Amino acid sequence: MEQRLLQQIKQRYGVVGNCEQLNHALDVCLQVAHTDLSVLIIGESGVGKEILPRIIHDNSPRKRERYLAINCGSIPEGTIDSELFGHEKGAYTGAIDEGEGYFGIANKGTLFLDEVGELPLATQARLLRVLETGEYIRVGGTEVLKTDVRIVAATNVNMVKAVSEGKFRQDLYYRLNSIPVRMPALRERGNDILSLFRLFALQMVEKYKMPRLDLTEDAKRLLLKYKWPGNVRQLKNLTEQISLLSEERTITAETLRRFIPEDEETMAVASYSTKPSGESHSYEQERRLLFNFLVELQNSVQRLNGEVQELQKQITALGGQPVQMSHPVLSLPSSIPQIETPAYEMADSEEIKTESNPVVESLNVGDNEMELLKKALRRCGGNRKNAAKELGISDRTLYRRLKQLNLE
Ligand SMILES: Nc1ncnc2c1ncn2[C@@H]1O[C@H](COP(=O)(O)OP(=O)(O)OP(=O)(O)O)[C@@H](O)[C@H]1O
Repeated sequence: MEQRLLQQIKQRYGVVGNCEQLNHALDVCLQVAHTDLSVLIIGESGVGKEILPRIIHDNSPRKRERYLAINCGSIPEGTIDSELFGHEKGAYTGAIDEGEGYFGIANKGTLFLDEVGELPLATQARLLRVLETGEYIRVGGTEVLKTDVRIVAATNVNMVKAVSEGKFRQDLYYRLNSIPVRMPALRERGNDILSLFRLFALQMVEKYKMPRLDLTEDAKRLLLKYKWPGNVRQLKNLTEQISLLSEERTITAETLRRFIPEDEETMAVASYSTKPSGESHSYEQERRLLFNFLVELQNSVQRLNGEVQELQKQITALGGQPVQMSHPVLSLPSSIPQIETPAYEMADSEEIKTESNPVVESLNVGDNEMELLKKALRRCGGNRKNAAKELGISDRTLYRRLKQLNLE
């Protein structure tokens, strides 16, 4: 591909970097854009996969038609078929009208299926059919409908492994993988890391009118050698944090170390993520969640006890007889008279409360859940897949909770 054209595309879409693997990925996308072939973009979370389907669509004969980007991982399993393929009126409780579905809406255009590896097997079967024949049936319907949609899919899971484990249909994988495009991890991009740092630092200058950040040589070396588990997304977050929180404007390796996890910790995160689920770490997370739940339960019981006592007082004041509780349902279970902070909570928590002030910490399950999600995301450099593993929950649950808590 002509260098000039490649540079034009990068400028138009704000893509920074010039390493060979990135150029190759862009090159392949531009070469196949004018065809109807399915493209499968693979790459770790946060490498910048999202821009490629847009580039493909805008450079294809479909560019004046609809472009829809769907995150398959964030749609609940119960509604995904209806969202993708539409539904008939009354197909399920709450389906008061018929719905068209993305395959109908995007007819003649391009559909970007992000996190395609998260699709349930039943949906995979429907998807295969529409890819092979252009035909689909709405949920609850019988009529065979036609559509002409170009599919670009993306995934950060190892699809070969997903196929071998029976989580992803082999025939669908081959069908989607007509043109594979690999987005390189940030740690493979050499000096692009520094260019991206400059880009994000400059964006902060424009956004908040702050003086620009500069890097010392040792800081540059650290950025180049760091493993970046959260890839470009992590670098962007890190640059924004440093821009806002650091008083120094010339950033040294020492300052950087305050913001990025130590190399050892990155390795630790990587090794957690390769553990099969159900090992001691997720067990620890379960204990953590259980602990929060028990604390909340204890709080509720105490609150209810207070309310009952208040009611008893009012009944007595009105001249009535206090109600005798036949079952001590509102007394605290003796097994959890006092819930202590578990040792693992103490170990890595900056929010440890002193003994003289043990109740400053919010005991609200919602607050604690939000903190846990944030902590896991921070620890995994924004990598949602690894964060979900750390939390011992599915990706889908994490996406849904992030959405519900406005933490996206
Ligand atoms: N080469 C690049 N130049 C400028 N910004 C980039 C580049 N690559 C990624 N980004 C930015 O990094 C962030 C993460 O990118 P994106 O959401 O596309 O990652 P992803 O690979 O789709 O991640 P996930 O698999 O988690 O969805 C975005 O804010 C994006 O704009």
